[in-house]
Amino acid sequence: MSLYYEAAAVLANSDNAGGSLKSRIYNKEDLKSSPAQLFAVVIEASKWSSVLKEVIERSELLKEERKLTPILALLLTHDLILSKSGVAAPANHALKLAINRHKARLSAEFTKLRIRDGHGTLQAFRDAINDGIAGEVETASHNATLHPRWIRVNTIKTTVAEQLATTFAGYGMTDDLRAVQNASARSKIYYVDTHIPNVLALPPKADLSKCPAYIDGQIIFQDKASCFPAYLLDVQPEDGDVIDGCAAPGNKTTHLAAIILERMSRDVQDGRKQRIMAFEKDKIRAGTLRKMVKLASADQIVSIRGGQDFLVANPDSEEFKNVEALLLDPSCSGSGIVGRDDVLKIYLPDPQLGATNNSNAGRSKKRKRRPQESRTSQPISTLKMELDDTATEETSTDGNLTERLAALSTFQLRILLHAMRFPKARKITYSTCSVYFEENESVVFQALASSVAKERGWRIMKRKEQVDGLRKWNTRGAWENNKVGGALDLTVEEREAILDACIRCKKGTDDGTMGFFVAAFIRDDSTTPDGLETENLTPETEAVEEEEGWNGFSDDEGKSVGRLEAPKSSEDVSDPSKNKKKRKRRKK
Ligand SMILES: C[S@@+](CC[C@H](N)C(=O)[O-])C[C@H]1O[C@@H](n2cnc3c(N)ncnc32)[C@H](O)[C@@H]1O
Repeated sequence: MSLYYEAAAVLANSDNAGGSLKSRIYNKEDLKSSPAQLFAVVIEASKWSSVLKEVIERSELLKEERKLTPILALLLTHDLILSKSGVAAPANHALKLAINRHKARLSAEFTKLRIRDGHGTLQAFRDAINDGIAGEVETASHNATLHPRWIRVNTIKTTVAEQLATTFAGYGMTDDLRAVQNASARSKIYYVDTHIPNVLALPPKADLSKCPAYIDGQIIFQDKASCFPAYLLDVQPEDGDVIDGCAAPGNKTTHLAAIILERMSRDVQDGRKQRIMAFEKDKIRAGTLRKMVKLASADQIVSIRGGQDFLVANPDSEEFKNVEALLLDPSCSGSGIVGRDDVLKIYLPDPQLGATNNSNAGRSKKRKRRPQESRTSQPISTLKMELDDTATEETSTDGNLTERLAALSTFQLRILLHAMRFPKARKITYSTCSVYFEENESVVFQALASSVAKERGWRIMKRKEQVDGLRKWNTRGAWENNKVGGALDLTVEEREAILDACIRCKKGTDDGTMGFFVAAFIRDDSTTPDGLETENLTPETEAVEEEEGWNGFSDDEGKSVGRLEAPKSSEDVSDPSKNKKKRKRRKK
């Protein structure tokens, strides 16, 4: 099979392989082409795809060559016009013959488009594409261009000073984040974050994926907002063991490890007293977690509980007796995630469109297109996939939003209440990359109203008790009426203080972060009373707490996140209220 057929098969995912583009290519066993060559062909064609889509449509290639698929047409046109060595196939290969028949027309359309878009030479066009200022079709994630490439310097392996002197030698510092947000990929500027230690911002399209410091795990691509939880947890040497309840791919786990190791004295480090136990229920994601933890050299203090459900971990077990801090970053709607550069996006030509009905036909030739201006008003057919496996989890967007949010927040609350049961626990952070109140403030209020929180003395970590950088962060929680069920029994002042303790990040603002939420819970006294009262509970909390006390349920994301897995018994669980009654009976 030729390079192009193999690349097209990977993109079309004809064998239904899961995972990122990289893992699909590198895990494929019967490839004839080299994986590196295949990867390069796809990446290069994707960069140019919105341009080539239009070239192909205007030349009517797909109307005439009916055996070519849109993906094949894209790959072949790319190499025909833009690859120095041309189409990588023998002269008499059917694909080469097919694409060569249209060389003159394709080249002419490409040149017209280059000139129309105001690029005097092919090199100028290439530079604009590589800088990400051309070839981008306007999408909902327009603000992605304002989203800097955030980097966390992994202090387990290196220091900021060392990175500035090596990886970023020749770069200039700016104290204006907006200068970085608006810089082109090739601008050598960086910004040192003022809220989170060891975090730098680089231009949005800066490509550091091939730089040795990234490959060696000295720098980690991690959004500033995603660094809030480990920093807010502020683990001290006397804080005992730490649990990361929902760990893969491991950005927060390795951040936690870096903070702990920085504070641990050398002699204690050798004795490895303080440990992080990282739970990851999904076995495949646990593999990624393992890789990330090792690459960051965090494996010296992190033990991975791969394939283990945090909800099933028994808080009273001997192995958790020293756990004093927990970081919880459970599955969420992912609604705060900004369209990332590490998601490959390929625009495919529409076989039905041609020179006469292409939406751009008739545009003034002289008009220079603004970089973010929409290339087409037609619905665009796109392929989207993760470039590698390190991106944070995004969950299914299928189904009714209200129902999804209800299921997610039930699961998130269960995770949080479970953490509150660890006998020596004194600090917990709860975070999501969601923008929804239901997954954020609502979970916090319900957790605080729960019997486990009341019995064990859990309260919110007030703003004035937070680490310096986050105390200074001004975007805080917000209230939404009629969204937390039951009486909360709080004065307006108490409610406002809790909201002020909640930390939010908004996406697409000058802050340059993704949408994010984090809050911390603390308790001063770690004594654990026996038994839990169930009075004064909101209906939601009561339902969740009942499930908590019964081991037959486990959160199962599968494809639709937040669904409750069937209990191991044969009881019908399609109606949760039925099960609630059954559980009540069992309790008696
Ligand atoms: C939002 S992601 C975590 C991202 C991670 N904290 C980071 O910063 O890289 C949530 C993860 O929790 C895992 N998960 C969900 N429910 C879990 C459970 N009950 N026990 C352990 N892991 C769980 C999911 O498989 C997913 O990998």
